[in-house]
Amino acid sequence: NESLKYGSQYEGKRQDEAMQKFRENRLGQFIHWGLYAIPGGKWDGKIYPGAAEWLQSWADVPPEEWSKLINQWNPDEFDAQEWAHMAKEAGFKYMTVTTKHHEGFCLWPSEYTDFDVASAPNKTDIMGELIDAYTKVGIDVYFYYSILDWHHPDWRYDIKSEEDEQAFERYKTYVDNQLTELVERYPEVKGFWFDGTWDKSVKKNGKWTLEIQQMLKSLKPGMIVNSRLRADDHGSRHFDSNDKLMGDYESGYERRLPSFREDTIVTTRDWEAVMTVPENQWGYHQDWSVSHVKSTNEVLEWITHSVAMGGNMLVNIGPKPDGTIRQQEKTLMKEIEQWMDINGEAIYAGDYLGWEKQDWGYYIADQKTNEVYALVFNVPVTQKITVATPEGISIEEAHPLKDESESLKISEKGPNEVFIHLPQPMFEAPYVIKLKVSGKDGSKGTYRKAKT
Ligand SMILES: C[C@@H]1N[C@@H](c2nc3ccccc3[nH]2)[C@H](O)[C@@H]1O
Repeated sequence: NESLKYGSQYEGKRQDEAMQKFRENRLGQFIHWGLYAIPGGKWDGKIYPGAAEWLQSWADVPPEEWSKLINQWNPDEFDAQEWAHMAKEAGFKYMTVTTKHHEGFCLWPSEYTDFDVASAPNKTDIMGELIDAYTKVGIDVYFYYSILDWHHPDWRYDIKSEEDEQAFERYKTYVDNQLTELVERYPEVKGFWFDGTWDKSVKKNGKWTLEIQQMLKSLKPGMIVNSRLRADDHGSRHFDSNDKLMGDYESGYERRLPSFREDTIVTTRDWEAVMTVPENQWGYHQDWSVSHVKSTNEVLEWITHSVAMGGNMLVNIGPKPDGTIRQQEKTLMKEIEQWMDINGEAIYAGDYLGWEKQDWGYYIADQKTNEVYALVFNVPVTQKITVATPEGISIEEAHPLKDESESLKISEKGPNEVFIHLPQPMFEAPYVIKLKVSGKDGSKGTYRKAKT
């Protein structure tokens, strides 16, 4: 281990109350809103299938043209209480919202820029309305902030000249001022989700990323900061050059999950995955037919998988330019609510159990009550799930959360192994599907001899 000045500041999981609350929340709502919602993935009559909040990049729109969208910012249907109520009903315990995405538009009246809501036709302080409404219903609020800024003249992708150096120094001051302003204006904020930190300019400023972390924690003790902010002395990100996690939790799982086979290391730290409902749309896209859209059961499995590996999950919505929520997202939140009303106790304060992973699904252990839950996603054709317990541990009873007065039959399978019998048959026999496969080597899908 080499001594680093701007690497990890401490090891292990933070045990203070604020972090414990983050860990118990488990299920959060991600909100991506900004000028990009106005074109909604379409520019000059052309639909771009890429992420809608990146449209400026896909359609190669010059910043001064993109900035004109500010004149159309008019979310006259925006109702923070309605959003907060929907989120509360759905069972989200925390919420993370974009204060400023890569486009640079600020959803609060900032004294450091005119590219903000205060300079738009509709001057509503979106951050103020949201943090008040969500805090009032008991949902913790976190701020997403993009360091990458396509609008600000002093942003640099890399520092290659004295001019770059001076510009980026001005940019760093702009960011420091905005972050201070956000905490001072909205003191209930619980933490920051930094993004847009992959460029060389940030990697060359590891010291600054630590200073941001320290500044936020001095402004508000207990503040929570994600690993994506951080670069160390040598530009190593998330994990420093000694492979130690920086920030308060790992935030590298974007639209992907750690594997139970290879990544159980994540269970030794706090981490959070973030996911989109379409394959890759964070901001509002008017045409969701451009990709697969996850069903509610797929979203529930993402949530379960994260909690079963000791992590949190942020499920994203991309509100419409008028301030309303699209029907697919309202339906999704309603269906999450219906499932969480019955099964939320397995998710909240849930954690990694460590028993042998089974194909039928996931185990979750409650951090506080030590209750154990089996969450079945892949119903076995045998109608029985196998539960293999560690030496000295046995399963006494099995009650479905749907109706805890019901008892499921348990039968011996072998040493430290039982069957739990599932209530209703799904298949009468193994269900075989014939696949027609074509390969790039022109094979007609016939099974090629294994190479030994
Ligand atoms: C949480 C997500 N992070 C942003 C993002 N920008 C990327 C650039 C390259 C590869 C992945 C990216 N994700 C997305 O726009 C969204 O805000």
